[in-house]
Amino acid sequence: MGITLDQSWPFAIEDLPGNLKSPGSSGRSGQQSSPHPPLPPPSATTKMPSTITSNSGRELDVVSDAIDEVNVIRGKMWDDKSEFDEGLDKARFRDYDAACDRVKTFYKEQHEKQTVAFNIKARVDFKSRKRARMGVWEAIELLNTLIDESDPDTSMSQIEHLLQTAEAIRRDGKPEWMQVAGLVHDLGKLLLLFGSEGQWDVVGDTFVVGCKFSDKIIYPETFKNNPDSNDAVYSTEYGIYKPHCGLDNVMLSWGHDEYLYNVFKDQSSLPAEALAMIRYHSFYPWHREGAYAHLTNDKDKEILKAVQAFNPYDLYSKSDKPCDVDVLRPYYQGLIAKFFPSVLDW
Ligand SMILES: O[C@H]1[C@H](O)[C@@H](O)[C@H](O)[C@@H](O)[C@H]1O
Ligand SMILES: [Fe+2]
Ligand SMILES: [Fe+2]
Repeated sequence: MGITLDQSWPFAIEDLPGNLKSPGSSGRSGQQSSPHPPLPPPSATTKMPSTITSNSGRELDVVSDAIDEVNVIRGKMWDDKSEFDEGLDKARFRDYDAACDRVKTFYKEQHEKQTVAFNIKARVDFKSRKRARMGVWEAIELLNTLIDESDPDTSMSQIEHLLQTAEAIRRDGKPEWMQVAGLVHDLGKLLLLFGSEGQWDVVGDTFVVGCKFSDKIIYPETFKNNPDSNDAVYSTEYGIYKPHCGLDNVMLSWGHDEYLYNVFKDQSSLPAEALAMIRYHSFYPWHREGAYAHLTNDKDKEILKAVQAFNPYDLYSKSDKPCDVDVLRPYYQGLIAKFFPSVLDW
């Protein structure tokens, strides 16, 4: 791909050739003073719904009123203790010691191949071509053909997992934008159909590249054959980053989270919290294990609450009863129409 990394470390990640700034945006998003930056404006080519209806039934102007509504809900919703995961045997989930060989083999490959160089290449590649044009429901149906080799907890189809996540959020009375986040959060796995190199650059937990691989990542010993583990800069505590530079300014291993966030940030009216749930839902070393405190900032502390609120629905709904797709389809197609244009570029 001809990308070489020059001597100018440390640098802002947004200055990388692979940075995914929205067209026309300027400045470093990590420097915004508000922990909840406003929604990105819809791009000129994207037809957005002009209003959405909030959970309280109020018609909202997509860009500004929705933010207010989210602010009101935000104040309360992260404090609302969910009863959803009570009484579950949580040790049954994410048991990587007991995981089958398929999962272990997957992570060994991923941990050896997710390098800084690969991650820059993946971002350049993302920006330099179009993959598909379709609606969100169409994408959900398409995703259903795939199997995730990294997941020790589910043998069910992807559409089941998306619906179960959304339904668990709905049952708990959470707002529509969070239900939608649940419904779409794994659509980035479509990368498997869009020329990914394998499963290793699509699924699985994510982690920071460009600094020492955290020992809070599952199977940490499998990083020893990753060339970055022996790099003079990338193997250090801060690597290419400045202390508390913020997650907006670090490169997370490329996969379905980062891809989907970049698809939706300019083509949806999802609030910042929903985008964070999508972008960081696989970032277990951070949202569950507390790693990377030396890189995160105050804004990240706020979004962490949203990501943690989302996690139980993603993880523990895997044990719920199967959903009836035909019964649920009309409700979710209605929600999709509120937050997305009818056709998106993927
Ligand atoms: O195996 C799973 C699966 O790939 C999920 O979609 C991802 O979000 C998780 O982090 C991962 O552990
Ligand atoms: Fe996921
Ligand atoms: Fe998921």
